Amino acid sequence: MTPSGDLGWTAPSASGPLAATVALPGSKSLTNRVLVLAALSVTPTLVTAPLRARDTTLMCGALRSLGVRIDDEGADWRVHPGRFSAGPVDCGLAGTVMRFVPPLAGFADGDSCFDGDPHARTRPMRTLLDGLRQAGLSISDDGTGGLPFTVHGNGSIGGGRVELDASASSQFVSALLLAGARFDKGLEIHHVGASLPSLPHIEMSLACLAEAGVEVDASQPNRWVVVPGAIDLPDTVIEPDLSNAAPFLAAALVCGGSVTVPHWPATTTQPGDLLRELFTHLGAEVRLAPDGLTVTGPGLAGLRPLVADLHEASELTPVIAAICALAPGRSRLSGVAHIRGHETDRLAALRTELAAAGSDVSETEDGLVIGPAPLHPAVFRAYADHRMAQAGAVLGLAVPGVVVDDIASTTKTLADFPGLWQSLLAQRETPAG
Ligand SMILES: O=C(O)C1=C[C@@H](OP(=O)(O)O)[C@@H](O)[C@H](O)C1
Ligand SMILES: C=C(OP(=O)(O)O)C(=O)O
Repeated sequence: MTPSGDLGWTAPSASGPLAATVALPGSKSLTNRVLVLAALSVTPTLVTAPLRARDTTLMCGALRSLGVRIDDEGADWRVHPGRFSAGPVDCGLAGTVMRFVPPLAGFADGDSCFDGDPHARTRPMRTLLDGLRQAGLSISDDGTGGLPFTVHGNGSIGGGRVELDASASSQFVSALLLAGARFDKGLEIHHVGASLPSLPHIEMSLACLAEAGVEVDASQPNRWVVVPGAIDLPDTVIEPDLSNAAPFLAAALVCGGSVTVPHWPATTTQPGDLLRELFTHLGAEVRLAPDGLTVTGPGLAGLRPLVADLHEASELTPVIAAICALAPGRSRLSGVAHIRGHETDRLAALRTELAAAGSDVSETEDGLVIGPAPLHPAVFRAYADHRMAQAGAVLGLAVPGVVVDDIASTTKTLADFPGLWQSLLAQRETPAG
């Protein structure tokens, strides 16, 4: 275990090329969609290899509070749907809980209060609450349009046409899609904003709905029509979390050598699959084979700068930015204005923390420009954001003495990031001769 001092967790630095394999737990986005659809289903569902971390524990807690029975079956969960009842919901800092669960509270009779971590109260919610009100759900808030709020359920939701601007988060659309078939008239969702981030996550919702037998017409851009009817999700196996693969595969780029993530799906809706393309541009060799995805990295000297629009995979930005800070040329990351509304304002946080380590970094309206500069040890603040903490760990591989102030923030989506990181770095190439 790497020492944790008063200031935080000292990130281990690279000590040679890697020859590592890291098995990653289930996808947060898939686990929480599957739990929601299982709770809405007409028959029980076995969820195999779910992610067990804070966001999915919060989702189970939220569903149990609304009367859903979820049994532990070894490492799996069996979800027994039934009548929803009203109850308090702790969203923590989980976007998927604060966005996907409110419609379910509308199917209960009674008031369900939603709240979360201090920063969760500043995350965008108003548009979704307004959309749910258009669908006939009664919700009161304290005037901020976000957490805390109370859903006044009366057992059913009318549905019909809903217009909303989802440019702040694709999760607004996913939330409506996931529950829409249980609305009396179904739903006709229109996104009326300028841009829509994280389209793969909307595709993921549509793919899960198709598995559950829900009919959705997505033939026109920015419009989804959900046909009312039964939701029946079969037993489901969760894919590994490809976005959480980012820091581990990044270690191959920075340290040299190779890192393999087994069970990488041949086809997937997870935006983490875009790492294959992004890491190739950053200078790695990437091979997808039956044994998994292997990234073979060039080491620091062979890194290349990156120019990329990350709007489809914005949750990858912190780790990608950390790699860019180590690259020898100027990188330009764009298309991610909305990540100011993620766990923290990620553009401001990355600018501040990379600059504190000496990086030549500036914030643009929708991204970051990162130039080469000599880096030095610094405390890298995570702002309670798991992906900021992961970015600090990647930076620390090349900058001995980087200390991440809140490595525990990684428990949002990984139960033991420091342990996995340590075991990754212990798997080194055997020196020749
Ligand atoms: O639906 C989901 O599971 C997610 C959608 C995306 O949200 P935004 O559209 O708010 O970026 C992504 O960043 C988040 O990590 C998970
Ligand atoms: C944006 C993220 O999470 P959330 O699901 O809380 O929005 C993330 O995991 O990067």
